[in-house]
Amino acid sequence: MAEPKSVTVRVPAKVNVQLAVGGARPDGFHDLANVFLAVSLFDEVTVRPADALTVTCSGPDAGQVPLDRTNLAARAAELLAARHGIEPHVHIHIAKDIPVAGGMAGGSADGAGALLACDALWGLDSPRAELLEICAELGSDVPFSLAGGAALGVGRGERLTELPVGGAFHWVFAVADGGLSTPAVYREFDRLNEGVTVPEPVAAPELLDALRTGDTAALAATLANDLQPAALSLRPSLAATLETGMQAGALAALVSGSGPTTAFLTKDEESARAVAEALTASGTCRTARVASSPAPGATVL
Ligand SMILES: C[C@@](CO)(OP(=O)(O)O)[C@H](O)COP(=O)(O)OP(=O)(O)OC[C@H]1O[C@@H](n2ccc(N)nc2=O)[C@H](O)[C@@H]1O
Ligand SMILES: Nc1ncnc2c1ncn2[C@@H]1O[C@H](COP(=O)(O)OP(=O)(O)O)[C@@H](O)[C@H]1O
Repeated sequence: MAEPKSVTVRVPAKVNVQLAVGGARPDGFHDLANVFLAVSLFDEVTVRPADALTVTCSGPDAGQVPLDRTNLAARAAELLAARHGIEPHVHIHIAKDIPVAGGMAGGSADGAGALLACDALWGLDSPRAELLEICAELGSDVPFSLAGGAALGVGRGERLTELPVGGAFHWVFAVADGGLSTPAVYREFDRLNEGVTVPEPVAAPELLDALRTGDTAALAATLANDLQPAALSLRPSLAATLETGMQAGALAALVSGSGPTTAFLTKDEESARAVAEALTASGTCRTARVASSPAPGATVL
């Protein structure tokens, strides 16, 4: 069969409905109980044969995305090519809709997307387990970007167990001006917990039940992010954004992962639109996006 001229993969953003963080490990990482939920904000990664490895990016936040070999999509192409003894000669285009450095795993999404796209372009047909292994090498969140749906991530968040989800959940994401560095937020977590014995991170059974039964009110009551105090400490203005969304009728509000995007769980789609409008009008965020979950993982279009 002739090789395809280009392959496009669509990849979702994530929100952490529970992010339980343990103490710092000797390797600098933190053990997690990370309950990921994929949401319907997507990047699209297109790869086509080229003379060298190049990256371009389009979308409102494109200026903040590195176009050199540090881009996770470029690193994914290099890792896959090296395993198969081939040259990573592809042009990668990222159509970016996921907020950059926003705690929604946009870079991880592009890494997983480029990996799946190159695998198809080069006709490798790699086993899923091998793709997941390369994802874990790229970053702790990358395996989940490939998997999508909902999953519990343990270890640094890369060891996944798929979770059943019994219904749709409706969200608003308030995108802040500027990003927050994930390592800086973990460092702030360590600083805030100095001298404290941090308990072993475990997923809350009530939260897993709420996901399984699709019960929005129960999920709202159990959302939890151990990185939230650290994100708020580095970006105190997020408190006003959280408050604004709650006043507008959200059932619960939390910082998405390491932030500074804030996430609002709403009763239904109509309520999500009202909360988004109020957040935009308030001036406490740059923009507000409506989305639903669960969303599928990386998918070849
Ligand atoms: C916080 C989370 C929640 O899902 O994501 P974001 O909200 O930033 O998207 C993740 O833990 C981020 O995962 P990811 O962005 O893939 O992190 P990596 O590239 O593996 O690591 C970046 C840095 O974050 C810190 N890190 C990451 C994961 C982890 N379990 N413990 C850590 O301490 C380390 O300082 C590490 O050097
Ligand atoms: N494809 C990519 N898209 C966005 N950022 C990327 C990408 N590859 C590498 N990065 C780097 O990763 C950092 C974190 O970005 P991102 O993954 O969007 O946020 P977060 O880790 O908060 O979810 C960015 O500041 C950028 O320097």
